[in-house]
Amino acid sequence: MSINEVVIRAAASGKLVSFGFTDHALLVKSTDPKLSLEVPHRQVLSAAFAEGNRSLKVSYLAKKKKGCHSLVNYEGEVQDAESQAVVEWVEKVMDAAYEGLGIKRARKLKVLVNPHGGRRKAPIVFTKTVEPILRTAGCVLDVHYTTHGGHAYDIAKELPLEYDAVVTVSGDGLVHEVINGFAHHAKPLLAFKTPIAPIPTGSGNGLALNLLGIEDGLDVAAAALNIVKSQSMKVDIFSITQGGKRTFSFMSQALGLMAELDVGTDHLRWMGEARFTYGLIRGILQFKPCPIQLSVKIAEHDKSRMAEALQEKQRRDDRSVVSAPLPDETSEEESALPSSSISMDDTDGWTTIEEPLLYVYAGKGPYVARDFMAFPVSLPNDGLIDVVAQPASSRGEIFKEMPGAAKGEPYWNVNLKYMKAHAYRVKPLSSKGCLAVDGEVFPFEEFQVEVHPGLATLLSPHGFYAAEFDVRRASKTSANSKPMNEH
Ligand SMILES: Nc1ncnc2c1ncn2[C@@H]1O[C@H](COP(=O)(O)OP(=O)(O)OP(=O)(O)O)[C@@H](O)[C@H]1O
Repeated sequence: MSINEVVIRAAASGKLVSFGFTDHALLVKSTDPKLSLEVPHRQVLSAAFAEGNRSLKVSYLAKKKKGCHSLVNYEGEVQDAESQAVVEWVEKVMDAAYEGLGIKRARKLKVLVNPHGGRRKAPIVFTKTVEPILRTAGCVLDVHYTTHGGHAYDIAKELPLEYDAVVTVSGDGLVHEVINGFAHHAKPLLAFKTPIAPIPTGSGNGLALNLLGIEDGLDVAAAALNIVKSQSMKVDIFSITQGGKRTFSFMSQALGLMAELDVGTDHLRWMGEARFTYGLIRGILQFKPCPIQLSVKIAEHDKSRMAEALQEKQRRDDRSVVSAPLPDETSEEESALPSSSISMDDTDGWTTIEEPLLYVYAGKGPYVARDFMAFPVSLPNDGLIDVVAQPASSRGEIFKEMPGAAKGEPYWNVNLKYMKAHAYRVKPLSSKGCLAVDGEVFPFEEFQVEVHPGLATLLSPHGFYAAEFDVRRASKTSANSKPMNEH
């Protein structure tokens, strides 16, 4: 006879706890201490019954008052139910928690922990919080602690194509290494089908914020749940060609003020993300123009239209999610990396911006840090890169924009040029300057960036970026950039 509810006497407290089941949640109730909780199936990690001693163990993630998730385990002897009925109940719960959500149980994961990232807490965060969640969910872990810069690149380059995901316990720098390792893999296209999922223990953690949103973006337990329960999302990545050398970038390229506030504050890693605010204020006070010529192959520069496209995409819930956990074998031809499709001397459809600029910031994914939504209308796989160019107007104007930066409000500043582009190129006009790619220092030399649509794969709970951008402001303001001083 099938049952809908199982009652146990919890071994830890000696109290009775009941577990009910609905289409969308597990119901957890006890009278002492008083508890009544609906746990969505997505948050249920495991249910297991040992027939020998009639012990039932149920584990899930609960959101605490402080806002973070934490692992909850209940274990105890089943009261008044036939063992066979409990076995069936457990299978019903597990089915709803995994197959019912389109998720494979017991994912096989390659985990890369960077002891050097951010405030150097990655090893403790991994062993104390993340590993127990992954193991409770039955994941099979293959864990490496990176010992030097470039270690994650080497591991990704040689990665056997048998993992359901690569987990980076670090900041965005390790993701950059994994992406470039995949690009140099013997079968790069297949390697790129392995999803990457971050556990935010770096300084900026832009990728985790984009996938999980502002509320959960820095919650390492929520990031662990993303690894257990999310589906794949295809994302565009970029290649940056500089002096004949090609590097891949997944998040951003920064020049001028935006580069200096990042790589120029590397020695202040101990400050956590506050180092970016310090770098920004210092940069605004110095107000050094960025000595470059910027040329862009523009796809769109109307801010209202870009905001509408974002709204439309999210309203349709047009998921870029594909349920493709493991790469399959494809032909040799398909395994080659896309070659550069735009030559360095192509001039067709390019616009050159002549105004003096304070910074250029280009990339994908709304957040670059918790307090800076740099690319609010970015979409994961529109095949375009968002390019922002800030004219060297006045210190006051930039300071005025600071409070709204976490919500992407500088987007609406008429002086700020915001373009969606197929490609762009930069020519330095001086030997002194600063270029940062995904937060790493690059030579300040001529380069070109192009987009590779949907090449990489991430794990995402939503299938689109989780940032909330107030697109309604489009109707209240004169939304477009000022006419470009261009040729
Ligand atoms: N054991 C190690 N010792 C020194 N450096 C390491 C080690 N392992 C990895 N690295 C390097 O640490 C750098 C910083 O890592 P990462 O960028 O992920 O963290 P972060 O910079 O603190 O965070 P964010 O990029 O979000 O600001 C990477 O460039 C990586 O190459």
